[in-house]
Amino acid sequence: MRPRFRPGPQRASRRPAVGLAPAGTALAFEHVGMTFPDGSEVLRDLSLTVGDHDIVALVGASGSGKSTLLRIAAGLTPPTSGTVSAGPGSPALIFQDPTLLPWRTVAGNVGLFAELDGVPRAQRAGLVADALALTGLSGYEHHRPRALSGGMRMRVSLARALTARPALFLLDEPFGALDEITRQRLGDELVRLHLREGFAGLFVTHSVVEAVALARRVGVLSARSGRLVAEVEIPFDYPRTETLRYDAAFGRVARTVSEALKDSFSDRHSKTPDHPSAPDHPSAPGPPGAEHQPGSAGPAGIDDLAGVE
Ligand SMILES: Nc1ncnc2c1ncn2[C@@H]1O[C@H](COP(=O)(O)OP(=O)(O)OP(=O)(O)O)[C@@H](O)[C@H]1O
Repeated sequence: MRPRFRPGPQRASRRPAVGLAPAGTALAFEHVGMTFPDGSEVLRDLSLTVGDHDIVALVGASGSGKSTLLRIAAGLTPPTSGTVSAGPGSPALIFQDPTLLPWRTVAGNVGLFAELDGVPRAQRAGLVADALALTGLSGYEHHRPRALSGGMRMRVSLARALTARPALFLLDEPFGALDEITRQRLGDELVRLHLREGFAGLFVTHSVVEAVALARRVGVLSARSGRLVAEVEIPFDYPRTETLRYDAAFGRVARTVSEALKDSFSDRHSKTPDHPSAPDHPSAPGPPGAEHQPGSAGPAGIDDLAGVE
């Protein structure tokens, strides 16, 4: 017999460490620091704002604290200094692993959060149908996750999040496990959804190209000192075309981000000796180009949903 669902920490508690952001701001970190009990300082004096209807990408070396920052934004981990505030409502959390329930159909998975929130069946059906249509999944309602490709599973994860109409998406390398073409396609679809639904997003990625293609602004985290060492404005209007990635102007901006990332490995504010891990980011072609300056219920995680039918 499967264990019954009991709300776990990811859904049970509201975000006591997250204050209410002023109008026009979806998410704001002010002087945030994070030092774990073992003494490791992962983030230091980090300030970053994501406006309503803004998509900000975060790049940084492995271990630079990107996921920790998302966890702080979600209220899952309180910062040890500074403050974090967000707009009203719960953010949607999207991970590389779509965390679907294998015994449920696509429609059953997409409707899960609405079901747990007690939304009546008829209303839920409408929400599910809308979310399936938005993510190109109409016609797949009765499929099980095992019958879907990785890209389609990720669409299911996005569709499930959309049923809650979140004002803020927190995305942790959501497309990192997908092939390049699927990854590009889903990234472009995410932007289309963002433009249509109006949500804001904080998007963690290891790909400079993906960050520049999707975001309005890219933040670069220091490899060693946990600081935000650069914010690069991305000067391309939405909607962006698929071929933008091949433009010389795109290459110039991507190169600016890549160089900031490279510099982040030698951040002179570092308190520790050389970071042991090597950069695992693609660099981009072209000369420097863009501006470059430092600068309800819990969130929708379902790690604890085994047993939901
Ligand atoms: N609970 C914890 N206690 C101590 N250290 C932790 C804890 N959680 C994370 N860390 C450390 O914090 C650092 C940052 O981790 P985090 O996962 O935020 O990095 P990241 O930038 O997302 O890395 P990656 O790109 O590899 O996913 C790592 O060195 C990690 O070992």
